[in-house]
Amino acid sequence: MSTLTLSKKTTIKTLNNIAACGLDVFGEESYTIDHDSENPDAIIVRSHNMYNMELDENIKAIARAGAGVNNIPVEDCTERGVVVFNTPGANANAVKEIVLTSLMALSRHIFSGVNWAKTLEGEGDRIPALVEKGKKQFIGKEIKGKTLGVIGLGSVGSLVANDALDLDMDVIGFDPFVSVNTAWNLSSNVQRAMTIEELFSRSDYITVHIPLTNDNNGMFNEEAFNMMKKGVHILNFSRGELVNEEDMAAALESGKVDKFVTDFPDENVLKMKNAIPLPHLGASTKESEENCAVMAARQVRDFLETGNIKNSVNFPNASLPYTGKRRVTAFHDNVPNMVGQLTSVLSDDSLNIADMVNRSRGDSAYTMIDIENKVEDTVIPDLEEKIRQIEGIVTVRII
Ligand SMILES: NC(=O)c1ccc[n+]([C@@H]2O[C@H](COP(=O)([O-])OP(=O)(O)OC[C@H]3O[C@@H](n4cnc5c(N)ncnc54)[C@H](O)[C@@H]3O)[C@@H](O)[C@H]2O)c1
Ligand SMILES: O=C(O)CC[C@@H](O)C(=O)O
Repeated sequence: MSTLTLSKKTTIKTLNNIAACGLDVFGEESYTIDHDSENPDAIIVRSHNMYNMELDENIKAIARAGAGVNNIPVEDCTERGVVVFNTPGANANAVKEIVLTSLMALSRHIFSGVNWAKTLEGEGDRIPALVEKGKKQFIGKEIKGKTLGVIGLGSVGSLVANDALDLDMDVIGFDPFVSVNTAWNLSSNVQRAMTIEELFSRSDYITVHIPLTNDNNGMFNEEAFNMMKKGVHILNFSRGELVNEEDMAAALESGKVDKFVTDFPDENVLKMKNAIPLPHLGASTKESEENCAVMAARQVRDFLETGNIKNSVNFPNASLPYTGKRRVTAFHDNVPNMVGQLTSVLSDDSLNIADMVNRSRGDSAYTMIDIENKVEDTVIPDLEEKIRQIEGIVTVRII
């Protein structure tokens, strides 16, 4: 349990390279950007593994400038009342473009063709003839008319599915938790697989766009490969851990899987026959890096300055128009009478409520209360302390 107070200059720590236009969102007057800070108010991160980091008590928010939050100890953050944000959809177009690029490049043996052509250096005038003779090794397949299976129809998967239709592919999608928003954006020509087994058995190409969880770790394994067509192509731009590497190596070796494009190389992947490793390039475009950085920074700034929460992965989203009145924000257990106890503390101090919001998510809840009366800075610590004494309160901040 801790009390949160926003100091005069708020410190934002960055892990990884965060686009400058995102950091500009904070402005120099009230914020310091410090890559080395040990007690920042908030952190903006991309893929840096935060599991081994000591998280200082002062941290109020962590924003992932990207989609996947498997590098952030989200459960621990929830227990400590640290809000974790991500930036849904901000890099989806970049990933869609690299998926479609890879799909065509692997079908036309672009990667191996380029590597082979480079071996001809020094052959001089013989090169044109060698090219014409050698090119038969790289006869490809067109993707038109082939079936693409898309696992996960969220921000990335839905874009890939829709655009693959425009490339004249048959598209089959599997997502048991698809959001209403996505469903609206998805072409009705994307066929719905009722089970993942159906998608595995029908697809010539499979691309996966789901968050890594304990439940899907290693889901591309021998059992899954056995259900697939011989010569299937698999693309993984989600997370390396979704693939059982031993089983993938065997499937590539036997030809069950023809090619495997992955954005997550490691020693095992680099040894695999017919694996095409990319250096985690999915979101690496100027546009995507800027979109993610700006969105992450805006969400963090809004939270620090108004308490409003948008796109959190561990706390309920909650928003109340900010009028400049004193605002009490509290993270607390999702148990009965928390709001009653909070309002009692305020009424004991003769403070009148102007507006209020209370939202819950699982075992946690978040309450924001705007106070009608003028509240001097000097009484804030005492008021915070009284609220902190309520059982079930995790963090309190009076803005
Ligand atoms: N390579 C990169 O640079 C890069 C960039 C962006 C995202 N990613 C990865 O891709 C993932 C997806 O990104 P997104 O922006 O589309 O996320 P998203 O949250 O918008 O979509 C994920 C979708 O997966 C669905 N889903 C979850 N579990 C599923 C399961 N077991 N089977 C089928 N569907 C399931 C969800 O219902 C949701 O619709 C991210 O979590 C991240 O790990 C990688
Ligand atoms: O930051 C990146 O370059 C990768 C981001 C990506 O893995 C994500 O999950 O959004």
